[in-house]
Amino acid sequence: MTVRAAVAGASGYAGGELLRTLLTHPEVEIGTLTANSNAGQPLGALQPHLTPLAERVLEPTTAETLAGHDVVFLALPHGQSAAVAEQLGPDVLVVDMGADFRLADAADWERFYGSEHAGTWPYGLPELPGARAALAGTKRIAVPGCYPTAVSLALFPAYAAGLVEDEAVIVAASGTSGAGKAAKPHLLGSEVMGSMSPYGVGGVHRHTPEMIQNLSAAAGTRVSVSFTPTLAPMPRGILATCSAKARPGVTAESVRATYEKAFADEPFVRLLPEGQWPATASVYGSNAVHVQVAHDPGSGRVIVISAIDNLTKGTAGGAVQSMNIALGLPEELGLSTIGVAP
Ligand SMILES: NC(=O)C1=CN([C@@H]2O[C@H](COP(=O)(O)OP(=O)(O)OC[C@H]3O[C@@H](n4cnc5c(N)ncnc54)[C@H](OP(=O)(O)O)[C@@H]3O)[C@@H](O)[C@H]2O)C=CC1
Ligand SMILES: CC(=O)N[C@@H](CCC(=O)OP(=O)(O)O)C(=O)O
Repeated sequence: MTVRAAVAGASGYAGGELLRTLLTHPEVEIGTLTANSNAGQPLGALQPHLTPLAERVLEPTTAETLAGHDVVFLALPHGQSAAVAEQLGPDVLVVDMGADFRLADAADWERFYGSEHAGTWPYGLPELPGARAALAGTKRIAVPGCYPTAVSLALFPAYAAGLVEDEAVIVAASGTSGAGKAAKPHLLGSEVMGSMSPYGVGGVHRHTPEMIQNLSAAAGTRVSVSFTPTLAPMPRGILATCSAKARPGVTAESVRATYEKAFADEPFVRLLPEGQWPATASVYGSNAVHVQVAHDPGSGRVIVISAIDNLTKGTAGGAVQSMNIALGLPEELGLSTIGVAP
């Protein structure tokens, strides 16, 4: 089975990482590549690392340029996907890497994104309970946000198994590519180099409702979330430090046993050996998720730390993993757990 895939937003970070992945996917033929202000440019002028595609010219993002494909990936800014998606036929697999279709609750969408809710599509985090069944055969996929990927994978087993209760407290560091390519004053090299800083503090980050949605589904009851993102002086990677109050009787052994069971058959999630801690460098450029757990009897909390590459498992790799499931292809096709070191 060869599928022809178009990429809208091919000049951006998420689109670039997607193309890097699709170039090694044995069942994908890369079709139209589109952009907005950069339409008309050769891809090589914007994504020089994608050498095999350097001569390809970016087209405008329209229903016409995206027609005639089996799969269309939308790597566009928030709020831009819905209008494009509704012009693509029901038989085309549309994979939205933006936020437009991630949330089930329209009020949450309106509060955090400030626009009308476009709808809800099957959620592209296959490791969550029930997700693979919802993705199989679907023609629409909402790829999660990068922080919700790292955090949901870290904490869903603890909530699903009833190891923890109440609020999750999360502090996560992200590399600067998470903010996209568009120039932003707080992301100038001189502001970011050699410094770490928080942002979106106090429950205002738009990924908070997405985390609540995922963890509440796992717990079977509403979970509240305190989420503090921080910006780290690195191009890629997320390190999420997550904790929640342990239920009585929970021990280090029961926490470890729960996570060993949860991830035993997961091709991309690795519970590290005891004593080894996740690091963003170990998952750089790979679709792997590294996780470690601890039980702190002093504070009565379960602590879970996860590391992902925000552009790979956090968006492009996750998108391809979900596409594979939707098309009935082997889930790991075209994806790697091999990082780059040093
Ligand atoms: N960066 C990350 O780590 C992650 C990103 N995502 C999501 O992926 C999507 C893209 O993000 P990212 O690649 O980082 O952003 P970038 O700013 O790097 O890229 C944005 C892309 O969208 C195009 N674009 C901008 N405005 C429009 C428009 N009005 N109509 C059509 N195309 C437009 C740009 O084209 P041009 O260059 O011509 O202006 C560019 O190709 C976002 O929704 C983001 O939330 C999800 C998870 C992680
Ligand atoms: C460092 C940084 O700025 N990160 C982005 C998250 C990027 C992402 O994955 O999220 P979306 O797909 O929802 O844009 C942020 O905090 O807004």
